[in-house]
Amino acid sequence: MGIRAAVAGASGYAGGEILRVLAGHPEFEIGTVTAGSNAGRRLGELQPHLRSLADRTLAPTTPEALTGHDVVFFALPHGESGAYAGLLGDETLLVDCGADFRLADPAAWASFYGSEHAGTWPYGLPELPGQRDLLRRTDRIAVPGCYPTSVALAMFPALAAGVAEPDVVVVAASGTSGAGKAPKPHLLGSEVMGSVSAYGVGGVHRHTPEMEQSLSAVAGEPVTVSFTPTLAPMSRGILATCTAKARPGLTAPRLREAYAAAYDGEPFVELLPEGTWPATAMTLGANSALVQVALDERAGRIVAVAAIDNLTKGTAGGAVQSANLALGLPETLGLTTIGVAP
Ligand SMILES: NC(=O)C1=CN([C@@H]2O[C@H](COP(=O)(O)OP(=O)(O)OC[C@H]3O[C@@H](n4cnc5c(N)ncnc54)[C@H](OP(=O)(O)O)[C@@H]3O)[C@@H](O)[C@H]2O)C=CC1
Ligand SMILES: CC(=O)N[C@@H](CCC(=O)OP(=O)(O)O)C(=O)O
Repeated sequence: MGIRAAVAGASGYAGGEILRVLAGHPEFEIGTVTAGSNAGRRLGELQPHLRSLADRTLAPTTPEALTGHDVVFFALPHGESGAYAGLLGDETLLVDCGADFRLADPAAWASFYGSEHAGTWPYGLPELPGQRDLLRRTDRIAVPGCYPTSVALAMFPALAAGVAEPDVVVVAASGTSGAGKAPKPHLLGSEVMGSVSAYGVGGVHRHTPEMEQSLSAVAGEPVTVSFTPTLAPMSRGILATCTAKARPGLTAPRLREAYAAAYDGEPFVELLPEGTWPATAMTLGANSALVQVALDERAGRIVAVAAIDNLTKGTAGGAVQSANLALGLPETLGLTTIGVAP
């Protein structure tokens, strides 16, 4: 018998992607799948691509429905998973794809989310220094946000190596699936097609403190992030372009060496060959992050770019990668780096 996993929020985009990854994983057995307003419907109506699960019925999201599993993946809106976490025992591995347990600072939570802080769980980004060992010994995982995954992977090698000033500027483009499946007027096809638009500008996006938290931890000093998200006319993918002033004396070979050392042996992060720049299309459906870095000598700035699939490495693939570690399984089990193209 396999490792029994429940998925809460299985009718949504993140929940659907978790199910897609779990369906191809050799050790997991899919147990209860739950929804909110769509409870009672067949999964096949909401996730028509998940053929082998089409006849499952979506249960209402309750603690009773989620008990009796080895692992529960939460793919619920922010603020919802906290209520269930306390009701499920330590024998169950809880993996939260929402933001509820990502931040360590309750004041940062209150200021960006405006509700009570649920707590802090180990952060599910194994590539960050020291994080893999923490994840091997936990029964609670806070899966990083999709933008923060891309930004941490683009910038941490420079900050960890002490070659960048602790002041990072990020402009990132996301596909519309990052905004979830619930209908919103700005996500209508006619609004999104043929246009790229900025939103959440001026230091107000809720992923800002999460990016600062990861980057400050690796830098060993406070790092500020100025983050501008943009919405791109595609369904999946994030391309994060990050810059920071180079420390005096930095050379291009030294910068590349810092990135090559950080990602040597990493199964899911690839520093691309020099001259090749990441594109979201190279990552679709894969648990990959593709990274490239350059030194802009004229401006004295480091420019690092990362591409991910927001739903795979940015959510469900990252969640399963960390769950593999917590369950004592090979980290790469059930996960692919082979994308889908065109
Ligand atoms: N989309 C992405 O790229 C990423 C998403 N995440 C996070 O994953 C979580 C889910 O996001 P996403 O899948 O995009 O959102 P969706 O809107 O696509 O899905 C939300 C899911 O939660 C269910 N739900 C909504 N309200 C409730 C409720 N009150 N009680 C129980 N279930 C409820 C919905 O059910 P129903 O539709 O039946 O009402 C649906 O299954 C969020 O926390 C999000 O921030 C994290 C990283 C990236
Ligand atoms: C395009 C878009 O709207 N993206 C979402 C972020 C994606 C997401 O789901 O946020 P978490 O990773 O924190 O769960 C946003 O900007 O709020």
